[in-house]
Amino acid sequence: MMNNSSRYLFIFNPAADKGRASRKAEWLKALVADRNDSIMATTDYAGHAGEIARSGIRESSCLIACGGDGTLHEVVNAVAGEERTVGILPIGSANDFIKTLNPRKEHHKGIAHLFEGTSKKVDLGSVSFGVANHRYFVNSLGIGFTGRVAKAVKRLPWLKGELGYVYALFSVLAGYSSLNMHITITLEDSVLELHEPVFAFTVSNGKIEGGKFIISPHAELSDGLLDICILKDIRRYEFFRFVLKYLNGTHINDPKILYCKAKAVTLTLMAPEVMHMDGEVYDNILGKVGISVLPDGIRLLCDLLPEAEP
Ligand SMILES: Nc1ncnc2c1ncn2[C@@H]1O[C@H](COP(=O)(O)OP(=O)(O)OP(=O)(O)O)[C@@H](O)[C@H]1O
Repeated sequence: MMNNSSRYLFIFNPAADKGRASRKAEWLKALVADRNDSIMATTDYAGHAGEIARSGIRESSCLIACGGDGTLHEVVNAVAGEERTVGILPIGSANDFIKTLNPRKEHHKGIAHLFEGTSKKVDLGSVSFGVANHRYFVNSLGIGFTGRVAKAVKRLPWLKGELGYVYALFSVLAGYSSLNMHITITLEDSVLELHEPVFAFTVSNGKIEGGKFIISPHAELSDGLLDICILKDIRRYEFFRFVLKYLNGTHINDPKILYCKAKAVTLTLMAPEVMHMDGEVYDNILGKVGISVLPDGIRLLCDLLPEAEP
């Protein structure tokens, strides 16, 4: 007889990894069926992972997002504020968030590690926008350039991971120029105001975006702060130099970059723009966007740390 209070709900997105995740359906179904504490539900459409998570919350102590960062984004938004744990089975194309959560790059073959690891609370980005919209992000948020890149990535039918991201990045770059933004950053002990054209605006909880770009090298998941990375107005051709720097995180020392840790940031957009959160696209964003940190906003399953050396 299954114990409802310890049930694991696996939420499987077959559309992840440009549909390639669907090939793992039978594999996962068999692994879950082997356990008497777990069940699996498969999404039928975008947004369904969040609906499944919300309706399964009462019977599940742990909800496992089986997909990429978009699936995790939906599950986190459904679970935030509830005493539940979220796990990640990274079968999407980029799976950026888990690279900060479990940086040791261990490749787990099955699902056993999800029952043997530990858990920890991590911060969330809390975002208010439009008339009365509110969402959380767990990895990163971008407005303008990276928002448009995320939208272009979604449109690519088959290119995946870093390759898809780089292709989308250059296709957006071709028709892009800096955007006028009014930004107010609440630092730990002061406030910073910017009113100028900005090429790229990112707020991060995790370190990595777009597969391999270390946009926020100093990001910590549980420091109660968000990392802000702003690329100021540059000419389009100069961006190539930054692409190389983003790959190893050295861009933060460049005079064209503003990089800092903040408690909150407010941004006002003068024209409709694209925003992404965890790679999910929010289009036609206009006016004020308020971003703050929700310290320890969610509990996540993570790998056990290695034994300390004697
Ligand atoms: N059954 C479904 N049919 C179509 N789209 C779906 C379905 N279930 C979920 N989605 C959508 O699939 C999209 C992609 O999912 P996800 O981001 O998890 O994978 P990914 O893009 O491969 O991973 P990553 O963002 O890490 O690169 C999300 O926008 C999600 O809302």
